[in-house]
This record gives sequence, C-alpha cells and structure tokens, in this order.
Amino acid sequence: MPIIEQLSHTDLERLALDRVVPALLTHGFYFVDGLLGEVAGGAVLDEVKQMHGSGALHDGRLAGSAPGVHRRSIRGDKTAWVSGSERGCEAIGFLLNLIDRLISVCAGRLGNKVIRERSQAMVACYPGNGAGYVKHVDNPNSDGRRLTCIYYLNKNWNVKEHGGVLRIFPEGKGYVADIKPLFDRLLVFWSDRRNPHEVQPSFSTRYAITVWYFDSEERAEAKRRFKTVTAPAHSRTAAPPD
Ligand SMILES: COc1ccc2cc(-c3cnc(C(=O)NCC(=O)O)c(O)c3)ccc2c1
Ligand SMILES: [Mn+2]
Repeated sequence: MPIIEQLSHTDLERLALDRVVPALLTHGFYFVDGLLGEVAGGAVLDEVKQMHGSGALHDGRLAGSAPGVHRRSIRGDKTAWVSGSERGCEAIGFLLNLIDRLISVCAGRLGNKVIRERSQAMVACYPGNGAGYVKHVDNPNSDGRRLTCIYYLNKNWNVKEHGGVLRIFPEGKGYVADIKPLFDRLLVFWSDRRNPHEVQPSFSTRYAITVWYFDSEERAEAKRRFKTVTAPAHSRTAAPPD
C-alpha cells in the first residue's frame, strides 16, 4: 500500500515550533490529532494488529516490583519491541521516522538538554479485560528518558464504554489531563516526575506505540551508575532498550 506522506517538513517544523515546544514548556504535555492521516495511520494499525494476531505481544515487564505483588494488578498490557526496520513494520518505521523528525526540531528549543537518541518502539496492547496501568512516573530516577511519545491507534473509541483514558496529573498544577487513546493521535510529555500518569481500566482492545527520547548525558550517567552499582536484579531501575 503506498504510504502517502501527510506532513511536509514545513508542516512538521510549524507543528514543533508553534505547538509542541510552547505546550511542553508551559503545560509539560501536548497531543496532536491526524498525524499520519487515514491511509498511513491505517497501515500502522494493520501492522500492529498483525503482530497481535501472530502472538508477538507478550506480558509487559515491570521495572522492579515488590515480591508477591501480582504484575497484572499494576500493569496489564502486552508489548513487543521493534526498531521499525523489521519486515512487516514498514509503516511503523515511517511513523518512527516522522516522530524523530518532529522531536529533532523540538530538541534544540527545549532548554539545554541534548536529546539525540531514543529507545526502540514499544508496541503495546491493553487487551480490554479491564486491565490498565496504575499511576506511575516513566522516569522517576534519572534513567535518561526525557520525553515520552505515545501514538494511539484506536478507531471508534468510546470512553464511556471502553474506558482506557490516559490521565496525567501534572505536578504542581491544579488539574488533571484526560487523554483519549484515539486513532492517529500523538501525545508527547516529559517522562520525569513532572507527569505522573495512569492508564484507566480498558474494556476494548487498546493499541499504542511508545518511544522514549533520551537526554544523552543523563542516559550515559545512568548507564555508568547501573554498571557500577551491582543492585539486586529486582530493584534495578528499568529503562526500555535503546
Ligand atoms: C523492564 O523494562 C521495561 C521497559 C519498558 C517499560 C514500559 C512501561 C510502560 C510505561 N508507561 C506506560 C503508559 O503510561 N502507557 C500510557 C498509555 O498507553 O496511554 C506503558 O504502557 C508502559 C513500564 C515498564 C517498563 C519496563
Ligand atoms: Mn507511563
């Protein structure tokens, strides 16, 4: 299927400079709808459905959980990690390239941090059995993750029926932000303690693709710390694969 480029580079620059950067600097998060358009977004969705149908998604892991606490009670998604260059991930690769270009335009204007690298993409499915993800911070302990980017893939999502809202509790703000996991929506937010968030129980299959962008210095320092401190396995701070 031909992938029609929806956003010219100028559009991407305008989106980054006029929308994403100002929102990150004031509210700490931003979402945009219609990122890829129906055709390219639909191609990404087809690839994710194919992965799910072929059994490529497995129970998501936890950074470090207290013994005896049942993982599913904390995090109920199934995930797979892709680079986007795998066979059957061409549309996902196109999406990741577009998000890379968007974030690289933003990076120079987000303060003195150097955002130059990112994690692999985490393809996630909340199966719709009421599972969600309890309130958490993606990067509570300076593991290098600076920005979380989540691309949602859910058509005809009805929150009253399906739940699955991502609720962000912006630190120090008097409000919460309820983000519906709608098809072709991209959400960007600071990964650290500024943005505790939860995935509310989902009652329909809920697909998303997440990438984390690293602050190179914080990431390098975290790797040094990780190597030198022989922390017991269960207590280690987890971070997605590079
Ligand atoms: C041990 O290695 C790892 C590697 C990656 C990990 C990723 C998550 C994670 C974090 N946040 C969310 C989330 O907030 N989703 C919001 C939404 O879908 O709207 C999510 O689905 C998954 C948790 C633990 C991990 C451990
Ligand atoms: Mn999270």
